[in-house]
Amino acid sequence: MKFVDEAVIRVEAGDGGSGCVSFRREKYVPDGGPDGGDGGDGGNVFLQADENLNTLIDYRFERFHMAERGENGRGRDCTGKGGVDLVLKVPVGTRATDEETEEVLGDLTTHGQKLLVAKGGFHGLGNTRFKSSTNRAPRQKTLGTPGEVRSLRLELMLLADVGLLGMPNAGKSTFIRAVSRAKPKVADYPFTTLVPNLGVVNPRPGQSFVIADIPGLIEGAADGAGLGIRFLKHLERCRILLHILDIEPIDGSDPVEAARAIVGELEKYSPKLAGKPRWLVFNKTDLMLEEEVQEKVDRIVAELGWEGEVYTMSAYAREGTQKLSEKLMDFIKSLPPEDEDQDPDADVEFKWDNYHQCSMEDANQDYDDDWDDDFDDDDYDVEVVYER
Ligand SMILES: Nc1nc2c(ncn2[C@@H]2O[C@H](COP(=O)(O)OP(=O)(O)OP(=O)(O)O)[C@@H](O)[C@H]2O)c(=O)[nH]1
Ligand SMILES: [Mg+2]
Repeated sequence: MKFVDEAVIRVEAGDGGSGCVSFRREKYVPDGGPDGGDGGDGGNVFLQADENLNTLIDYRFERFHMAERGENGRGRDCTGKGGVDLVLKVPVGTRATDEETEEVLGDLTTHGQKLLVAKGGFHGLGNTRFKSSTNRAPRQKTLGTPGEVRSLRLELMLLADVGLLGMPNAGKSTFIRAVSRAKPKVADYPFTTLVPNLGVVNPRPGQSFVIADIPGLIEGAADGAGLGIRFLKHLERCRILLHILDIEPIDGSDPVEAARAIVGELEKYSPKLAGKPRWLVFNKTDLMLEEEVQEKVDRIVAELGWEGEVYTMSAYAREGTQKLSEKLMDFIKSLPPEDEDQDPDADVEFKWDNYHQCSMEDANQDYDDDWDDDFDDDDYDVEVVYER
């Protein structure tokens, strides 16, 4: 699934500094010639692709960006200093469009690539420049020209790298809350999640991936039960699927049945999707005694005949979630880069406003990094079942 991340910013290049009118005046040189220097050029505004960034969120908060103006020229033939260029870092894959003219200024496709988006003003000339045999004391100068000003639309297409799969109530949304700043609703009834949610996970500084939480699946989903399987299409472009399994379902049901149902629906939907890398993740281990967890995991894995990777976690207590994020990061990094030319313009599903909204709310509330307070979310009537 593709998401569009978008931000509109205003960039202003620096004005050119003006030239100066000045004449040399010294003790024994009372009528020296003109010595007014030129102004400096205004600073340019560039965008530069940076592979360490993965969203445009920063540009939603800071919308105005201005490069330095050039200094005016001074006497004694001093040229004004040029304004320093402003370089705005954007994620690789960002496209810049002029908001007013709809002209595409360019795509930043490789790390380090620079794109000029607002040209600094040209410097004005000092009166020295106007000296000639007929005019030895010129009083002309020119002003610097204004720097370019633009409204820019930045757009970034991004793909979810990791897709979450599982029964309702397995803890998919709790997991995405634990590892990212996305805040999907969490509650102890099935089908809490009705639309896909995205989160950006930063397991280590400078490394990140995108995770997609989709509504839960139930047996018969392929035939329309529950919310059906239409949301599975959002997982088609993911690099890996996490099958989240409730290790101790509250209704006493056997997780083996639940796991089989999910895999069955997945296969019915698309053998290709079912063939994607998939890891089995047992959630809610906090509900069991530590020594019983491994035993139960071994039994379920054996009954399922599962041979792939297995992880355990408590998404609620955030145990095992960091390790899992790191493993996912390593896995994603080990894959060859994606084939970029697959239907580049197709499939845009929705704008990534949900994520931005959450992040902005966080920022406004002066986001408190205390993990445990995270669930006190007044926006929703959230009920967290922790103990039975
Ligand atoms: N004890 C315990 N409860 C958990 C854990 N993870 C999730 N839960 C609870 O399980 C319930 C369902 O969690 P959700 O994250 O909403 O589950 P979901 O898979 O997103 O469910 P749907 O959106 O309905 O598909 C909530 O009451 C959570 O508090 C966990 O690690 N331990
Ligand atoms: Mg959910």
